[in-house]
Amino acid sequence: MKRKKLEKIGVLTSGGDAPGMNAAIRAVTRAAISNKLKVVGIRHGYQGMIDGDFVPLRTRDVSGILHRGGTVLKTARSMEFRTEAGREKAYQNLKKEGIDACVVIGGDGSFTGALIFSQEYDIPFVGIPGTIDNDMYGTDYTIGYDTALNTVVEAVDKIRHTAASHDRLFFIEVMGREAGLLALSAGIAVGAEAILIPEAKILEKELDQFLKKGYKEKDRSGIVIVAEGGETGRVIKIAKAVEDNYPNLDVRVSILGHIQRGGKPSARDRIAATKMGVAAVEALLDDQKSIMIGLVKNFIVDHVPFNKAVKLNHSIDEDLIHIQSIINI
Ligand SMILES: Nc1ncnc2c1ncn2[C@@H]1O[C@H](COP(=O)(O)OP(=O)(O)OP(=O)(O)O)[C@@H](O)[C@H]1O
Ligand SMILES: O=P(O)(O)OC[C@H]1O[C@](O)(CO)[C@@H](O)[C@@H]1O
Ligand SMILES: [Mg+2]
Repeated sequence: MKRKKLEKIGVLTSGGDAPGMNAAIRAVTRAAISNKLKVVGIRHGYQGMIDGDFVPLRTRDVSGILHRGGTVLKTARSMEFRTEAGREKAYQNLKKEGIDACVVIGGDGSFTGALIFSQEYDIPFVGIPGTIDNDMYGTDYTIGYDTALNTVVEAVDKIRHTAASHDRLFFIEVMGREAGLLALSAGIAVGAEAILIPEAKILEKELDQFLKKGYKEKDRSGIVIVAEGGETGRVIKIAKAVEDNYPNLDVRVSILGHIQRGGKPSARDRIAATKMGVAAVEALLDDQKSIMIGLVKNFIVDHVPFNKAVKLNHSIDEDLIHIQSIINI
C-alpha cells in the first residue's frame, strides 16, 4: 500500500554525539526543503519527542553549522523512550506536530528504538550512522570516525614527545565501546609499539615481545594503545600489571576521554554526512522505512535494514591486524 504523501519530516540526533552530526542535520534539512518538504528539528534525541521539544528548521537555520562539532539539536540517552508509555507520548506529539516521518542520526541503540517505535506506530524512520566507534554492521563508515581518529593521532604524537624525552612507556586509552577499530587504526597511524583491542588477542603478544627484548635497549620509549572496550579506565589495570612485573620501567597512563568526541569535523566526515543526509531524505521519498543509510566500497550509498544493522556485529578489519603484525618488528 502506498504511504500518505510526505509533507513534514522530523530530524533528531540520539546517543553519543559525533563530529559531523551538524553536517548531517544540515544536509537532511536542505535535501528535504529542495523536495518541498517541511522540516522540524527534534531536540535532545527521543526525549525531545516525549517532551514536544521541536524547532522548525528552514534553510537559514542550518547555515553556519557545517563546520561545528557536537550537535546543535543536542542529544540524549532517553530512558523514558524505552517504555511503552514514553513512546505513546512521543507518538502523540509527532502527530500533533504533523510529522509524517523521521530521520534519526545515531548508533545501534537509536536504531533499535526507531525499529520498535515504527513497529508500534505508523511513522517511518530512516537512520544515519553517527558514532566515532565505526562499529555498525552494514556500513564501512560512520560519521565522526575520521575526525576522532585524527584527534587521537594528534594527541598521541604529542605524548610521544614527552615519552621520548623521558624514556617512558605510555599506556594510552582510546574510546570504543566494545569496539577496537579506532584504537587499531590510531595505533597504526602513530606507530605504536603495541595495540590492545578486544577483537584481536593475537596482538597481545607484541606487548610481551616489546617488554622482553625491545624495551631493554637504552634510550627507548614506547606507546601502547589500549581500547577502552566498554570499561573506562581499563588501561590503568593493564599498566599496573606491567609495572608490577617490570619495576624498572617508568610507566605512565593517559586516558584521552571525551576530547575524542569533540572538534571540527574533518572534510571526510562533512562529505560522508552530507551524502548520507541527502540519501536519507531520498529513501523516505522512495517509501523506504526502517533502514540505515550505509556507505560501502568507497562511499557508495546502500540501504541496510535496521534489524540487520543493530543485530549483526561489524567485524574488525583483519587486514589492519595483519599489517600491524607485519610492520611491528
Ligand atoms: N531497546 C530500546 N527500546 C527503545 N528505545 C531504545 C532502545 N535502545 C535504545 N533506545 C533509545 O535510543 C537511545 C540511544 O541509544 P544508545 O544510548 O544505546 O546510543 P547509540 O544510539 O547506540 O549511540 P552510541 O552507542 O554511539 O552512543 C537510548 O537512549 C533510547 O532512548
Ligand atoms: O559519553 P558516554 O555516554 O559516557 O559514552 C561513552 C561511549 O560513547 C562512545 O564515545 C561512542 O559510542 C564510546 O566510544 C564510549 O564507550
Ligand atoms: Mg551504541
